[in-house]
Amino acid sequence: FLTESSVFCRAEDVGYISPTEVQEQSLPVLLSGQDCILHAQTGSGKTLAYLLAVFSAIDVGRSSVQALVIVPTRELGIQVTKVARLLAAKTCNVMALLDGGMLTRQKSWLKAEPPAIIVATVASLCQMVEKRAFSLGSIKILVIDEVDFIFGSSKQVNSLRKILNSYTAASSRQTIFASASIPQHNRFVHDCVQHKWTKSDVVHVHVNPVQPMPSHLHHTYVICSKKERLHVLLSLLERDAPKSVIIFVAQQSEKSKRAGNPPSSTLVVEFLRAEYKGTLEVLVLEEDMNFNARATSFTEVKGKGFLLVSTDIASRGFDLPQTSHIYNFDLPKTATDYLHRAGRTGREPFSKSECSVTTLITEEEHFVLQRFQNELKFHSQQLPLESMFTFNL
Ligand SMILES: Nc1ncnc2c1ncn2[C@@H]1O[C@H](COP(=O)(O)OP(=O)(O)OP(=O)(O)O)[C@@H](O)[C@H]1O
Repeated sequence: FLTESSVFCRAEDVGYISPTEVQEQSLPVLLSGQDCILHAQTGSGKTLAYLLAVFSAIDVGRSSVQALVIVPTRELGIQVTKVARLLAAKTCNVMALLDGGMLTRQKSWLKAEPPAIIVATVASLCQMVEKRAFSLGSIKILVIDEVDFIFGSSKQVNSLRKILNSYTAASSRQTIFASASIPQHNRFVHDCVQHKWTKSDVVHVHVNPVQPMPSHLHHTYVICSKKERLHVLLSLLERDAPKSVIIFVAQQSEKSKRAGNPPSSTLVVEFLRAEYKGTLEVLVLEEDMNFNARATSFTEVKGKGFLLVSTDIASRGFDLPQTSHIYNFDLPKTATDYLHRAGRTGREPFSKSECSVTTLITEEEHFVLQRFQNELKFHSQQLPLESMFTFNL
């Protein structure tokens, strides 16, 4: 087992010198082995907090699967696996069981040499458990990241319940749930105990409960017609000269697909590839892409300036700290979606530099944005439409 101090040394070796607020508040609970609901702003450092708990719970000398980290998407899984491998520094194996992965090959690896830590998407994990590729009998710690998203996903929730209640039992493991948004959190804590997802003494670590939105984000909006949106977006990019950008678009509805319309992502990408004269590379990421194309976009986005056009698939957990600007080309569906999209910027914990989030809305959508502002307690400043067109017309 790693002692508490060796867990911290390992974090320091990787470059995490002082703890963030959520780490400071949660680590005493997490390292004591108690169940915990880790509830803190986007970009606040929840991943390192729960991974340190994982490393303190497992016995690196044992050849069995002892820790499971469940994530909602393949991309988030790749990211978490990378941090876990850095912390592991070859003392133990970390395996990623993710949608779109090579599960057949991984099945034999699992049998031959069970890794101490598995980072998995719900579907891939269940597939492996059902194929009896490995046993969950030695699980000591279970982490569910973006827990509200997985519980809210009709595709994932039933399998998640199996993982929580049938494959493993709360009484014999430490359970950690993490997210920046846990709607009706008191109810959720109650449900955790009631449904035996956690033990009854689960601790809710809630950092900044009165301010869910990170304070160094600057929010603006432009009211324009749907026809003007692409040109407004281009003007904003010219005006802001961002370092790296995520442009969020809505996922195409089935009705729009049937009508043969192009999705927002295609409209934006084609327009920018033709009109944008800046240096950032235009990339796209959306659920409907095959996993190889998704992997290419995700890899290309790392390490250089990018202009990523994405559906909400990039809104949960994506950690690209160089992202300076977020544009909501399509209004998010809910306040929670706004919070997670906005949280893809301003992710350097000790930096005070202001990052910006700009939303393009029609006159009719204005009240929806106001609702998000009231719910998430942030202020958004209007940018006059006239000021946009001095740039590119
Ligand atoms: N103690 C630390 N010192 C310096 N940087 C840190 C520290 N802890 C975390 N970070 C960095 O902060 C960034 C955000 O951390 P992380 O991805 O864990 O946020 P999060 O709370 O999980 O956010 P989200 O809710 O959006 O998923 C990462 O780039 C991470 O490397």
